[in-house]
Amino acid sequence: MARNRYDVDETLEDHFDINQLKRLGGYVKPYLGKMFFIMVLMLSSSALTMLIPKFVQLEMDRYIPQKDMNGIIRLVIYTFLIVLYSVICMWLKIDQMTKVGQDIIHEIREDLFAHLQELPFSYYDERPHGKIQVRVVNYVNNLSDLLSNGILNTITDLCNLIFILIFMFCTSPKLTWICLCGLPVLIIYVVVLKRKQRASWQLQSNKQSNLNAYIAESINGIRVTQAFVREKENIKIFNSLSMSYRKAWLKAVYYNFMMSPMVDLISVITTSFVYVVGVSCILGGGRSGVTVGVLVMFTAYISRFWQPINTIAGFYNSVLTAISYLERIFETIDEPVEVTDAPDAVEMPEIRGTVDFDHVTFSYEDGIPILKDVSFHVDQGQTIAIVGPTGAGKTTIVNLLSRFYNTDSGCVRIDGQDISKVTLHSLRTQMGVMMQDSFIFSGTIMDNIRYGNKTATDEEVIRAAKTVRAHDFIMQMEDGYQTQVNERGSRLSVGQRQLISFARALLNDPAILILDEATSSIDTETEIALQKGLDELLKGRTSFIIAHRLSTIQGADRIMYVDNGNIMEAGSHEELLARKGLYYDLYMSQYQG
Ligand SMILES: Nc1ncnc2c1ncn2[C@@H]1O[C@H](COP(=O)(O)OP(=O)(O)OP(=O)(O)O)[C@@H](O)[C@H]1O
Repeated sequence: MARNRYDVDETLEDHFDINQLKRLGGYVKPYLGKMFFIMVLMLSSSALTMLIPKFVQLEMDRYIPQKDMNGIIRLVIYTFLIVLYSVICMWLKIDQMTKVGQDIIHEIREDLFAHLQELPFSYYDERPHGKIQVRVVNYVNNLSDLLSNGILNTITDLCNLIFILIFMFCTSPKLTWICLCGLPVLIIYVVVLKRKQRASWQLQSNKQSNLNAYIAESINGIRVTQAFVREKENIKIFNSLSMSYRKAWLKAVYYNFMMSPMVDLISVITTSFVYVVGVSCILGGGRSGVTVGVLVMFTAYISRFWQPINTIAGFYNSVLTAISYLERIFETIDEPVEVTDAPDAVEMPEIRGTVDFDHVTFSYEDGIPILKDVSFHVDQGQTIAIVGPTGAGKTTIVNLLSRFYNTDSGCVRIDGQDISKVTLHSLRTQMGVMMQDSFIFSGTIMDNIRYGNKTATDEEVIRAAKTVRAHDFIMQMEDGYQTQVNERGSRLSVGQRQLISFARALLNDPAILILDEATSSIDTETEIALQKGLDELLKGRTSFIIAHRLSTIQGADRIMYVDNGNIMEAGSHEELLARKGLYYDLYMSQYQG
């Protein structure tokens, strides 16, 4: 898939089809029993309320002319009881169906989030994170109305419609046929409107996604924005995205609202016809059996006839709206997990630490290879430094070692075992990775270090922090290891965040340690102290250290100089200096410049 930006609408890879609706049915299925119970309540309530117009007819045609007060009071009491029963049923329905709707939403969201946890780095590389967020939060929320009320109301109203039709036919077949004349007009209208509605809701969901992506990006980049005084431009971009969203929303809502007035219009026209025909029947002497009471009862039924049609039309709207969200939700859930365990994957045995890159070629984007036929061997326990210019492919090499991406060709082996043939869990739990982005989660410092090994004791966490020389600054904070830090560690300095991430990578007691620019923001004094502790720790452990500051890697067993997608030079610090090649130039530029 092509990369997406906040101002570009996402294209759907798989359009909605009926199977996806069936899939939604799969989420609804466990609640069918409860929904059936509520439906029975609603149907019984509407069947009973159907009697109320009959009571009115009886009062007008029988009890009032006969001045039968007892009969009238009896019917009023029945009416009251029926209304009370309906209110109770309605209350139960709202209470239960709101819970059902939210339960289903929770399950869809859970599946979505669980799948996101498995998706590879490449998925996140390809789109703004705000567009992922909007699917998990807003799109799923937007299904709420459909799931809580839409499905049940529609089934109930369909049954109501059948009841009403039976009552209407029993009352006056002639007037019923007049009323039904309006239906074909409505059906044609709905079919014509459908396409426009669907397109407008898809557009609206895209614009919402774009807006969300920009908000997320702006919040993440707020410091740079303020530093470069770009607030006005940002507001301009935001306004333009927000206006596009507003326009798309208004259009979608406009099409939605075109449904209900049409239903009302047809209802008014047919009701007028019914009145005209009904009154002419009464004036004609009532031979057709239409009395004043019958006409009043029938017009009460007509209003009830159009009411469920309105609900069904509303449901149809909600389905169209929901479809535009569902296709995005299922698209995410169906996104293939490209980096996953092979069907015959085995557990990675305890890693000793030899590493081989065997003719590895890799590209992030098709046709643009970043690593080209890279091969090297690392012995158990060696410390390998990877150096080279910015963008040369150093991080890419170590990313492949943890199998964050799959190679295009060639293979990576650890202890002779092709890592694409072992389970990701057994591989990654034996590696300690400190990435360039020292991400800090919201929580305590203790939690953040323990992220590397959730079973580690407090003492082990503290030991790791001491090894990387983080202990002192942590103890100076108001609550020591229990100090709360914000997401991204905004109250910590960059160097402090690096040290915490460093401790996190060590905590797992990894067989292979990967440090990507681990100490780039740490002062020289701390770095020297840290180096001593680390030398001890690295003994017997294979480690890969990426560094721009060459002072940190001079003691490495081997230094690999990476450029142009390959390893241009490799050897010890002394060997490479003696060779007077690329590494020598780099070294000289740092120490003589
Ligand atoms: N997720 C990605 N998608 C597409 N291209 C990428 C991605 N990550 C890195 N690249 C490209 O791959 C190349 C190698 O990147 P890499 O991060 O491995 O470089 P590096 O040597 O570690 O650089 P630095 O010293 O700046 O950290 C760069 O040209 C970069 O533009």
